[in-house]
Amino acid sequence: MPRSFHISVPASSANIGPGYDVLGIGLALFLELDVTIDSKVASETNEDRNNCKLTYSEDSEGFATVPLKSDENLITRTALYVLRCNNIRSFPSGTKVHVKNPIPLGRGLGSSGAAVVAGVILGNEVGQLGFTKQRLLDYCLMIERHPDNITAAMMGGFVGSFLRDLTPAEIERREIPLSEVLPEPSGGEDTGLVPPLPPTDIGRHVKYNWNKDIKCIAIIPDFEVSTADSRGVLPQAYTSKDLVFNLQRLAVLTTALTQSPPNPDLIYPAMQDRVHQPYRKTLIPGLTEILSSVTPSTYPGLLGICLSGAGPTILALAIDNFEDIAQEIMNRFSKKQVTCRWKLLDLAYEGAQVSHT
Ligand SMILES: Nc1ncnc2c1ncn2[C@@H]1O[C@H](COP(=O)(O)OP(=O)(O)O)[C@@H](O)[C@H]1O
Ligand SMILES: N[C@@H](CCOP(=O)(O)O)C(=O)O
Repeated sequence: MPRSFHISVPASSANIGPGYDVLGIGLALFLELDVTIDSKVASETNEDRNNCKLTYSEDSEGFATVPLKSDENLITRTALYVLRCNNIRSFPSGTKVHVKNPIPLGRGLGSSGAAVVAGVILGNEVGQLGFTKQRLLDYCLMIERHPDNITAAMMGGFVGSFLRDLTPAEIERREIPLSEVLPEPSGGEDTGLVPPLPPTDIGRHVKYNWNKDIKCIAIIPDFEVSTADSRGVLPQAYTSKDLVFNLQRLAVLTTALTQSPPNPDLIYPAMQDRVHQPYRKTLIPGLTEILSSVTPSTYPGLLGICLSGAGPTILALAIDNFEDIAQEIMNRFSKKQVTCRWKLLDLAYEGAQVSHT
């Protein structure tokens, strides 16, 4: 009996200033997968060694560059990881996955988080494994190892998350190099090895309220910064002064963003950060001055501004004056020879969804 279903996963913006690796918001910009499984069309899908014919819509971000072999593409490679952990070696014959991706790659809007969440859900659905979202998060966290984007994409809304203390054996399992977790792209034979199963209940999260008047302005430069590179420029240790600076702001920000009316005098300073943004300026031309270029007094309606995820996108939270705020930031970037586009986005309150058709 042919089966078909649809998966949608939101983009996300992580950190929101002081909440490095902790805070995230799901954004209403959705990675979408249309999946059909029909053994009668197996001949069309068995060109791929794992029985999966993968296509992207032409208007997808990354259309020209993303790999289409199932053991090279992040979405299907992740799905294969979930399947193989559960003793299923490949997709059912006749699997077709069509992807529409409006999330810009490598810009700090959680494209890889969304791809990993979509891949884990894809594995769960094709393998009919019946995992809860909480267990699916464990699988995601074996691949993208910071919980902020993954949790926001899976659960939606405004979330805070952490990883529970793991036992030494669990730590060893979770720290296995990614190359040994995800199936290695190769032309060779499947080795039959079962990849490491994720420890249970790794991620803990809470969903905060969000004042729905607050909109997200994403100013997206036309260059990529890989999250790995952007984490690579961060120090190994911090002063207690800088940590206390962030902790104080984090504690205030999570409630300040729920209040009505939102208070810019509280939110703007509470979105300052000393843990990641100052170090990332080496990768993003003009970052420090861009972050101070708009304030609630110069642009009424603005609430706060920060780097989105690992950058280079800038996230401004506002209730008004969206176009002027975006234009000012784009002008600042253009002085550094960087062109940008911008999007006005609401939160994605529900997170990842599957619908059977
Ligand atoms: N929809 C997608 N399909 C395939 N690969 C993707 C997709 N989205 C993201 N990726 C992979 O993730 C990389 C970007 O990840 P990363 O550096 O973490 O940036 P981001 O901030 O966008 O998450 C891309 O270069 C690509 O390899
Ligand atoms: N906390 C992470 C978030 C990375 O987000 P992304 O959208 O850039 O993948 C970090 O700041 O490194």
